[in-house]
Amino acid sequence: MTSAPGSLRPASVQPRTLGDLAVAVSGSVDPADRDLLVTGVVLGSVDAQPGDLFVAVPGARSHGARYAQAALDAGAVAVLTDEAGLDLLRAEQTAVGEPSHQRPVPVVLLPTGSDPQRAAGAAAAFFYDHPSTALTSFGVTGTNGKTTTTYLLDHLLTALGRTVGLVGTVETRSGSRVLPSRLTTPDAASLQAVLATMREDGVDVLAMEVSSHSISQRRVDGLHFDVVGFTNLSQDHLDFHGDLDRYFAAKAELFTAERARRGVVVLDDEWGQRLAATADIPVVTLSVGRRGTPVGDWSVRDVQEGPAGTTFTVAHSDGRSMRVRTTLPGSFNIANAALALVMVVESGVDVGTVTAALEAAGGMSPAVPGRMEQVADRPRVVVDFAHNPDALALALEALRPTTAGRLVVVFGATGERDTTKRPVMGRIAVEGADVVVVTDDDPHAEEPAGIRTQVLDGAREAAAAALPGRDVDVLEAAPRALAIRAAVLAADDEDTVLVAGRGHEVWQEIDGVDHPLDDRVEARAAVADRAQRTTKEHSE
Ligand SMILES: CC(=O)N[C@H]1[C@@H](OP(=O)(O)OP(=O)(O)OC[C@H]2O[C@@H](n3ccc(=O)[nH]c3=O)[C@H](O)[C@@H]2O)O[C@H](CO)[C@@H](O)[C@@H]1O[C@H](C)C(=O)N[C@@H](C)C(=O)N[C@H](CCC(=O)O)C(=O)O
Ligand SMILES: Nc1ncnc2c1ncn2[C@@H]1O[C@H](COP(=O)(O)OP(=O)(O)OP(=O)(O)O)[C@@H](O)[C@H]1O
Repeated sequence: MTSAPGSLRPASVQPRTLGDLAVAVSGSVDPADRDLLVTGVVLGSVDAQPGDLFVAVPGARSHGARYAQAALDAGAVAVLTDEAGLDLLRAEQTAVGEPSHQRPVPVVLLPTGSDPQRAAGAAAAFFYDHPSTALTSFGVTGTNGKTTTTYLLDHLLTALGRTVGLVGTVETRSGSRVLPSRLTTPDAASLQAVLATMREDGVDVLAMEVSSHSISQRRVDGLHFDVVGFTNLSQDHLDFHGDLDRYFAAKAELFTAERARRGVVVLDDEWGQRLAATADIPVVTLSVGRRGTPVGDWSVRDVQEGPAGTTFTVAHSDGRSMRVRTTLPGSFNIANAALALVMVVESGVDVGTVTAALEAAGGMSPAVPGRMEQVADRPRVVVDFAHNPDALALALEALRPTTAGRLVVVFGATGERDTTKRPVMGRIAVEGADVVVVTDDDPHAEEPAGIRTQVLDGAREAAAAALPGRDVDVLEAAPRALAIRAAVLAADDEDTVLVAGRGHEVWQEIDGVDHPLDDRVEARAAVADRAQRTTKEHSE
């Protein structure tokens, strides 16, 4: 998890009265407070600024009203809440012994029976005057590929001369303003502020990742996407959603008239096929050819691997087609690139214009931080974000054909998240690599050794069951920096070391404390150290 400060806000805003904000959420306000002006809307107390309206609604762990005092201390001037929140606020004021002559904090009260989760999006969209309407908006969802596809959209739309704003796991970008992200999809109030910042910066198109959590938690309320895209669905986040059906249902909600105008669905897994059959907005389908899937409206053909990358054709059944090139490795990146292309075409750009723009831009090869990012070449070290079974399998599969020596993988599993994927990832690592180094990811408050044991159980079981002649070394090493170092130092020049799971992340959270850790930095340092040792050995 990235530890990042603040969030993007527009430099100039139109203050709004509490009375008008109350109308926007169908709430009520004391007549004496109706004309109070607020200059921002915020959902997290840590982001509160002077003049803000603090939205205090219940979450999974606590009620936001518990943090109202912190928001007020930071300068918030009013609180929007439900009845439970009002009770908490009043109880707190009594507990701290507010003098009876002091007026209670101004409150916008949500109507009884309303869904408090809707409040932040509705209030912030109204406050910033519905900034999404100034943008053409692309939203990407799916278990894997969201970040990569939004970078591909960004690259393609920029090549088409558009001014692109980006929202996703790695960063939030509006014009020259860039902030590392805390979440893949920010909370509803922060998101509306980001969109208003984009409007102020002259951004005219949005490329955005939409996580399943964000759909369930209504973080994307107040936004109506022009085109949404679905990459794939596989096991992840079961700690939050419970089972795959519910995980799918959360993603499928993006493909409804409330959230989007039209959609593009990759058909390469059963979930994409199910989504295409059930979506209630116009949807076009795309097949890439993984696992013998049905042919979609659009399909990928004539894939040619070469030293300068992969060239392929994305063709429609009506005869339209685009021939493009990418240097991003792995078959999954053909799917991501094809999805970005079709989403742009479905937004109304014709294929000739797209092809010409890409020719001028030299193809579809954006740098995507921490996604199959090669940080050294002897041994080749690749840092990737694969942190679930499907992504890990595909990342290893992508590297195998170009690895002359052994394929080494260093990875761990996240604490306090989906525990069922741990042994599965251990097994997948053994199936795809020759050396498996199990280490730590973000343990959070869980005991790291216990997490490693669960991954190792799956790995050792698979190693024991491996076909004769296929010897896979399964090792345990921690902390993570040491595991990366050990793997790199033990590698031969022709080996590939895949460091998977954390990609661009620069903090490791252990028991509530963020420790600086960047896999790319650790890997480069280890490679430099290894080179020095080799030189020394040769000179002795
Ligand atoms: C499980 C989950 O998604 N939780 C998110 C959710 O928290 P919650 O419902 O538990 O809220 P809570 O902690 O009970 O707090 C209740 C209210 O008090 C407020 N509060 C809370 C604490 C505080 O100090 N001050 C404060 O104002 C919160 O803003 C919230 O409105 O709402 C919070 C406010 O928006 C989020 O910060 C929080 O993200 C947590 C930190 C998180 O780790 N989320 C991850 C799992 C997540 O959302 N991941 C997806 C990507 C998944 C993927 O595809 O890989 C993402 O979009 O990033
Ligand atoms: N289309 C795809 N199908 C399967 N795996 C993919 C795909 N695209 C990328 N991957 C793998 O998944 C990892 C994560 O990719 P990416 O960051 O683009 O996805 P994401 O959906 O944004 O992930 P997250 O939501 O966890 O941030 C990559 O590092 C790569 O290993």
